[in-house]
Amino acid sequence: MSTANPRGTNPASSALTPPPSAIPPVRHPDAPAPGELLGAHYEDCFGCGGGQPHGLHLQARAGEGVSITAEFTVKPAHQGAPGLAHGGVLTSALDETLGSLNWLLRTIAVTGRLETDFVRPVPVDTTLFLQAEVAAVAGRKIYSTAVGRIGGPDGPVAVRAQALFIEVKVDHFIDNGRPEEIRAAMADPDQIRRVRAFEVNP
Ligand SMILES: CCCCCCCCCCCCCC(=O)SCCNC(=O)CCNC(=O)[C@H](O)C(C)(C)COP(=O)(O)OP(=O)(O)OC[C@H]1O[C@@H](n2cnc3c(N)ncnc32)[C@H](O)[C@@H]1OP(=O)(O)O
Repeated sequence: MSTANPRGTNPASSALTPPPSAIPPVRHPDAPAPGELLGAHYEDCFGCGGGQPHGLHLQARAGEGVSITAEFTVKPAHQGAPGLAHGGVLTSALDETLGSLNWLLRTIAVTGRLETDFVRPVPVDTTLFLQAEVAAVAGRKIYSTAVGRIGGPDGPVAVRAQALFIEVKVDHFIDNGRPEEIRAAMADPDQIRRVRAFEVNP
C-alpha cells in the first residue's frame, strides 16, 4: 500500500484514508499488458469516448501493477477563465483516469468521492500527463490517487486527486441509466459482453 502523501501538504478527508483492514490491490491476470491502450469503455463517454465532439478524448494506457497513464489535451471548449482549463474539466480528466484503474482490477465501480487539488493553471492547448494508481482495496471500496503534470510526464504537477470508488453490479447502470442509452448499449453485444465478463469471471 502506498504510504506517501500524494497531496503534498494537504491531507485528504478521512473517508479517503484506507482502513487498517484494507489490502494491496491485485492486478487481474487478464488485465491489459503494461503499455497497452485501454480504448474507450463507452463511445459516448465524456471522458474517453470518440462520440463526444467536446469530450476529453482521454487516452489511458495500462501501467505496471495497478497503475495507469493517460493524456488529455485541453481544447478551447474546455475553458473556464479565458485561455485556461475549467477546474471541473480537469477533475473529469482525473475521474476518468482513476476510473480506468478499475479495468485492471476487472471490477465495475463508480466514483463515490473525489477530492482534487488544483496546483497550477492549465492553459488551452496544454497536454495534461496523468498518472494514477490504486493504493488499497477494502471490500467494495477502492482507494486511488492520481496526479496530472504539464510540460511532459515528469513536468511540474498541475493537479492531484484522491478518490474512493465503490464496486457495483452492471444493474447499477441498467436500473439508473436513461432508457434510450441503456437500450442502445444493451444492443451492442461487445459492450454487454465486456461488462458481463467482469461479473461472471472475477
Ligand atoms: C451497460 C453499460 C455499462 C457501462 C459500464 C461503465 C462503467 C464505468 C463508468 C466510469 C465513469 C467514470 C467514473 C464516474 O464518473 S462514475 C459517475 C459518478 N458516480 C456516481 O454516479 C455514483 C453515484 N452514487 C451511487 O450510485 C451510490 O452512492 C454508490 C453506488 C456509490 C454507493 O451506494 P451503495 O448503495 O451501492 O453502497 P453504500 O451506500 O452501502 O456504500 C458502500 C460503502 O461505501 C461507502 N461510501 C459510499 N459513498 C461514499 C462516499 N461518497 N464517501 C465515503 N464513503 C462512501 C459507504 O459508507 C459504505 O461503506 P461501509 O459502510 O461498507 O464501510
